[in-house]
Amino acid sequence: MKKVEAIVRHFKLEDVKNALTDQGIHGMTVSEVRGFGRQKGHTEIYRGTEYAIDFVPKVKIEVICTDDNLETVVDTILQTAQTGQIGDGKIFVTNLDDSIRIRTGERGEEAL
Ligand SMILES: Nc1ncnc2c1ncn2[C@@H]1O[C@H](COP(=O)(O)OP(=O)(O)OP(=O)(O)O)[C@@H](O)[C@H]1O
Ligand SMILES: [Mg+2]
Repeated sequence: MKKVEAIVRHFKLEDVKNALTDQGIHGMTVSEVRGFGRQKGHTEIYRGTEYAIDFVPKVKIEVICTDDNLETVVDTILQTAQTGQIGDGKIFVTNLDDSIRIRTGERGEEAL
């Protein structure tokens, strides 16, 4: 299993969610995050406001998927979240050891 963490623009969240569910992904976690990339020290537009970058608000989407689904998940996020402008975000992928559905005790891919 893999953990995909995608940090994207807020206005892209709904599109990314819909595209992922269309691909059969039926679980995700979303959180509000703040951070910066390589434009540190410059400015970035967020919801019409120009921020002097220290920490710019973004949304983080976490999806745990099978190894087989990894490229689908990454491609879907990439195609949906990209505007081509600086600040589109990042996707990070890590290996995930286990997953457990608390209600049933199922483990691994059964628990996704
Ligand atoms: N190396 C990193 N480690 C952790 N979080 C990061 C890293 N780079 C970017 N982020 C997170 O991703 C968000 C979006 O980054 P951003 O899209 O600005 O990346 P970038 O590398 O500056 O690319 P771009 O040149 O397209 O802006 C940041 O606000 C931060 O939350
Ligand atoms: Mg940037």
